[in-house]
Order: sequence, then C-alpha cells, then structure tokens
Amino acid sequence: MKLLVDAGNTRLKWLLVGDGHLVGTGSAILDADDPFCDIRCQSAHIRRVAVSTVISEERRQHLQVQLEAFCRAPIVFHWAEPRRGGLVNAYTETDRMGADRWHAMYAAWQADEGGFAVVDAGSAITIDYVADTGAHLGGYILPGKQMMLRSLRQDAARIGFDASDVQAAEPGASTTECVQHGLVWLWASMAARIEADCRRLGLGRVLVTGGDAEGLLDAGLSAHHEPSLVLKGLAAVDGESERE
Ligand SMILES: Nc1ncnc2c1ncn2[C@@H]1O[C@H](COP(=O)(O)OP(=O)(O)O)[C@@H](O)[C@H]1O
Ligand SMILES: CC(C)(COP(=O)(O)O)[C@@H](O)C(=O)NCCC(=O)O
Ligand SMILES: [K+]
Repeated sequence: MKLLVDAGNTRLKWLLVGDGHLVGTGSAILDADDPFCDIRCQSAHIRRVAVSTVISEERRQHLQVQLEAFCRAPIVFHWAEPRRGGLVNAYTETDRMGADRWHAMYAAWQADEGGFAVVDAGSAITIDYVADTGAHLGGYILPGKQMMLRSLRQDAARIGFDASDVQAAEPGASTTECVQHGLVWLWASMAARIEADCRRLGLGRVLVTGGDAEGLLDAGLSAHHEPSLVLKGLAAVDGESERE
C-alpha cells in the first residue's frame, strides 16, 4: 500500500491506496500529535509514502519524523517542477511555487480535457490557469477565509464579529453582517472574475478544491468540486517517478 500525504498550512490530508483502489482517507489538523492514528494497524503494509507539502522546513522535518515513527517505508517529498509531460510551469523560479498548486494542476491536466482553471481554497486561495497546450498561464494568491477573518479581528481594534454560515452578500447592518457578507461578496466577485478570465483565455473547465471549496461554490463559483485534487496529482507524479 502507498500513503499519499498533502500537508497544507492548516490541515494534513491523506489517502491510503493499495493496487489502484482506495483503502482509506482522512485528515488531521497540521500540528496533531498522531495524524495517522486511524491507520496505525495498517502501517506495516505501507511500502512507500509520498508527500506534497507547503509547510515550513522546520514543520516538514517534524512531519518526516512523525512518518518515520509511524512506518518503515521510504518517504518521498515531491515539489513543483519546470514541466511534467505536456504541462509547463510559468514560473521561472519553479521551486518557489507551492507543491500543492503543481500537483493540483497535474491532476487536472491528466484528465486530458483541455484548458482549465484550478482554484484551491485552503489557508490561502490560489487560482491557476492552464491552456489547452499545457502551458501554465500563471495564477493568483489571495488570503483564505480564516486568514482574512483573522486579520480583520487582529489588526483592527473595533472589528468584533461572530461566526456565521449565512450565504448573504447584501450590505450588512452590523459588524458581523458587514464582515460575513463582505466575504461572500468578495468571493462572488472572485467567481465572476474567474469566469471572465476563463472565457477570455478559452479555458473550458474550472476545478475547485480545498477546505473552503463549498463556500466558494455557494458564493456562485461554477466549478467541479474535486476534494482530493492535490492527492490525485501527487499519486500520478509519484507513480511516474517510481516507474522512471
Ligand atoms: N475541519 C477543518 N479544520 C480546519 N479548517 C477547515 C475544516 N473544514 C473546513 N475548513 C476550512 O478549510 C480551510 C483550510 O483548507 P485546507 O484545504 O485544509 O487548507 P490547507 O491545504 O492550507 O491546509 C480553512 O480556512 C477553513 O475555513
Ligand atoms: C499559496 C500557498 C500558501 C497555498 O497553500 P495552502 O493555503 O493550501 O496551505 C502555497 O501554495 C505556498 O506556500 N506557495 C508558495 C508560493 C507560490 O506558490 O508562489
Ligand atoms: K492546499
């Protein structure tokens, strides 16, 4: 079996696969003491671990120690690359790109259905555009939902607000409404902007992933929800590098 790990700035997501079929899936908060406790009884059967991560080097080393304590299999970290197959990274300094973005793009590219946008609504929100030819056209990095709410709470003395699941975008009449509706309003504008970019660039598909994907869909983003897009791309990359 192979353990695939996507370690983001907030959560660690994993898939356990054996002979092409899914054995288990789970997630844990990034700093969890024992993120793989649910699959401890299977650890002896894991023959390889592949990781896509954007966490700091210090945290990455801690994750490596946790994985080494968990199972005896080799651990391979995969990073953003200049190109893979027909997919070509727009970054000149490829190693500065988050591995999660590259792996999500590679998963979408592998579907072989033409140009696309990938939206990853995690700790930060990333948007990447890829043309029919496989050329990455570049992207955007924006603060994610919790990051945005945290900065409003921390950096402004008089913005106190409550949590809300309301999906309203009309002008608010309280601090909570102004903040929470503001987020939906911003996301709706972002969704419209992504649609307009895709029309202009001739990209036929939008894929959305990340912990806040559903919020973006509720705010009006028209996209296919692929919760495990990063892990899917990582699985493809790791499978190829094993065969090389
Ligand atoms: N169980 C959860 N724990 C933490 N955040 C969650 C959870 N479910 C949804 N979220 C939302 O998902 C976002 C993090 O998404 P995720 O894709 O896990 O991020 P990352 O890849 O950066 O770790 C948070 O901003 C939060 O709003
Ligand atoms: C933009 C990101 C923080 C998103 O990561 P996440 O929010 O999913 O944890 C990550 O892809 C990253 O650290 N990127 C490095 C900068 C870049 O991609 O240009
Ligand atoms: K991510």
